[in-house]
Amino acid sequence: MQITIITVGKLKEKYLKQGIAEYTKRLGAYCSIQEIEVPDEKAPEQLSDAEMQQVKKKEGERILAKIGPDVHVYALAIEGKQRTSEQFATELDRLATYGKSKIAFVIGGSLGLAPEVMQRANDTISFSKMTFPHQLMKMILCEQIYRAYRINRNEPYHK
Ligand SMILES: C[S@@+](CC[C@H](N)C(=O)[O-])C[C@H]1O[C@@H](n2cnc3c(N)ncnc32)[C@H](O)[C@@H]1O
Repeated sequence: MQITIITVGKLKEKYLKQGIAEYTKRLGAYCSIQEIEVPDEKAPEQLSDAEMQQVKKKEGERILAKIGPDVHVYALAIEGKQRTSEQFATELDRLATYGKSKIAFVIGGSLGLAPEVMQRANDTISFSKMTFPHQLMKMILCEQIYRAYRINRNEPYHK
């Protein structure tokens, strides 16, 4: 399975870089994993609604340019669909069984994801109703993908 994680903006914090590097290294044993960072749209603190939509639209275009037509896309969104780790593991397993070998997970920037990206997404994932910084979200996502593979292989992992 070929997994791509698309984020907006550069990953800055060292502790998150280390955490993500650890999980992507572990994931290398189970799948091919690619990380794509698209540039964030520079914007002042105070933005009108129209300006915010414009920023999201530009970031969205950069995200969509990285996604091929045959990719199954998950958009990470607070208001998205919540599932257990076991349900997520089963879902990834089913996608592989039904020949969906290319999967992309998309994490938005500070303003979230553009409607165009949400429309392209085949599904959504919410990790809770709380808001996480996108870089931390990436590390949590990597851990959950890793957990899914461990669950699917019946391999021991902390409960
Ligand atoms: C700082 S958040 C953006 C917050 C923005 N106000 C919104 O409502 O989307 C950056 C990105 O991290 C991801 N994210 C943050 N918290 C999440 C959660 N609880 N579940 C799923 N994704 C989340 C989403 O992709 C979001 O676009």
